[in-house]
Amino acid sequence: MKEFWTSLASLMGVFAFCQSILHAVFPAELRFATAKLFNRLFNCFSSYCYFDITEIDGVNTNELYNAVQVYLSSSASVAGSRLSLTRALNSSAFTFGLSNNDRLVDTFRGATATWEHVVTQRQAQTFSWRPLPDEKRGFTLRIKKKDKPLILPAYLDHIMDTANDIRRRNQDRLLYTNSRGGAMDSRGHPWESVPFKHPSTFDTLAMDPFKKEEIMADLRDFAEGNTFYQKTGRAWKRGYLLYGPPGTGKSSMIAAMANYLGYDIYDLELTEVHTNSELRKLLMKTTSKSIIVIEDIDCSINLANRSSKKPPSEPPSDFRAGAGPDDSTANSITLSGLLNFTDGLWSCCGSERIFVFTTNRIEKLDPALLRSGRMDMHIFMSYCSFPALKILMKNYLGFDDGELDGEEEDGSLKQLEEVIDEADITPADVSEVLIKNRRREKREAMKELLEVLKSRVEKKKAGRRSAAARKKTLNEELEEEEEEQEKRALESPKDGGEAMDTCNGKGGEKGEEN
Ligand SMILES: Nc1ncnc2c1ncn2[C@@H]1O[C@H](COP(=O)(O)OP(=O)(O)OP(=O)(O)O)[C@@H](O)[C@H]1O
Ligand SMILES: [Mg+2]
Repeated sequence: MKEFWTSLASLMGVFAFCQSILHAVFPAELRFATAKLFNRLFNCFSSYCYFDITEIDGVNTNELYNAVQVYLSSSASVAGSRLSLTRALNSSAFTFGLSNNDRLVDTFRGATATWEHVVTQRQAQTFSWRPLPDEKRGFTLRIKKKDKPLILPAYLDHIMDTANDIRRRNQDRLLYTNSRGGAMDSRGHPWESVPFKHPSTFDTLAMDPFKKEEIMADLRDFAEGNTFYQKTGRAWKRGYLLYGPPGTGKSSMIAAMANYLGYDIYDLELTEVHTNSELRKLLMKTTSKSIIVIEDIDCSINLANRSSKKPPSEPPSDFRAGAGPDDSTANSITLSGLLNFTDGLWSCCGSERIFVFTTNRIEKLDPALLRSGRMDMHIFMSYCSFPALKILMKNYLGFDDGELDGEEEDGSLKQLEEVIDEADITPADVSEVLIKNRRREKREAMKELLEVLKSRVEKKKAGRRSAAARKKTLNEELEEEEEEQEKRALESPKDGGEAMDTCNGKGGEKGEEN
């Protein structure tokens, strides 16, 4: 045994000596070229081919890398022996992953695919317009050369589809924000994400059931409309404008849409974006199957800037894609930038995307923003109607359908129906009353709500009365003043006439004539 170790040590010594000779005799370029040549020869004679799927592809994040990670996480949990295990903050699911430089074997249509997770340290920070991460990550796929035409690109499609399914099944929607403005992190993401856990659904959303059904059907049509959009040559996107007073459920509707379709939400804070090109970059970094939201659009951007710059006869230059005068200043985001964002060629850089804008004051928006194709559906979120009220009572007080549709002894439901429209109360305000009274007996809570509604109606009536009274007093005062003026004019007709003439500029002429 001792002899074995001695000979091994001397062998290694010889090897090290040869290596140092090689280094001394051959320059680095030659060594590199030789290694490349060997590599080529090896590839020629090898029966395998290799695909590198890097995390960052040039400047963009490689969507396939993320998909492979999710895809392998499902099989890794079963087959892997050494796995990385992660759980994102507030996430409900654990994610298994291949540890650094570990391998996993997968099969597809009878062919074997070997995946390796390759993580290497970045040597030195090469010149880049943004800092790159310290590690280079990627997957290497190894398949037999003969299997290549058999499984590619179907295998990759299968990976993308499975990854999307897994994401949807995990029910982990993501809510992205651009709190850093348009600046990117080291992995090239301008968006920060948190798991999206909003419990609002179309079941809990209080609004007219017919309108709700119409919106749901529209969303379904959209999500299943891949072939339709392809056939008609339209970009696969749709715009919804939600408008109405504060507290009528616009944000809740967006959450319900995301939960219904299983889409992620990109909550775009427009005030954090400084230029149109930043806006475009943000758009490029959104993924398919997502809802891009701009809340309170009227407050986010000066929407009047477009038409006010040019005389009406001249077409406003902001109409031209990305070539408005404000674009050239490059320091502000303009309406044209926003229109391009939703409707320009860049808006089609992904597919299956929904744009949702919300506003409290639709009349302040530029008509160009509202036209079909940009905002295909305008949804008015109104004050609480009776059908909406019934949904809220089910949500908060635990009523079921039968209880609210059948006969009732005390008639409070009927009374609620009579006053609700006149009360002009938002679902948010109704919710508040119901939350406060949710521990009481259902009928008691209803009565309390009825009292609140009645007192609002009374207040409104009183307000109307006092406004009418104020108007009356104002009219009376005006009339009195007019009478007073007439009286004064009658008392001194000559003075008044001269004064009038002077005002009209005729007094001087008269004087000259005389
Ligand atoms: N239509 C609705 N259905 C169910 N709940 C609602 C509805 N409208 C409001 N609410 C309740 O009121 C709260 C505020 O609603 P939400 O934020 O959706 O209103 P909004 O219209 O977006 O208001 P704002 O214009 O101020 O942003 C929600 O948390 C929700 O509980
Ligand atoms: Mg809102």
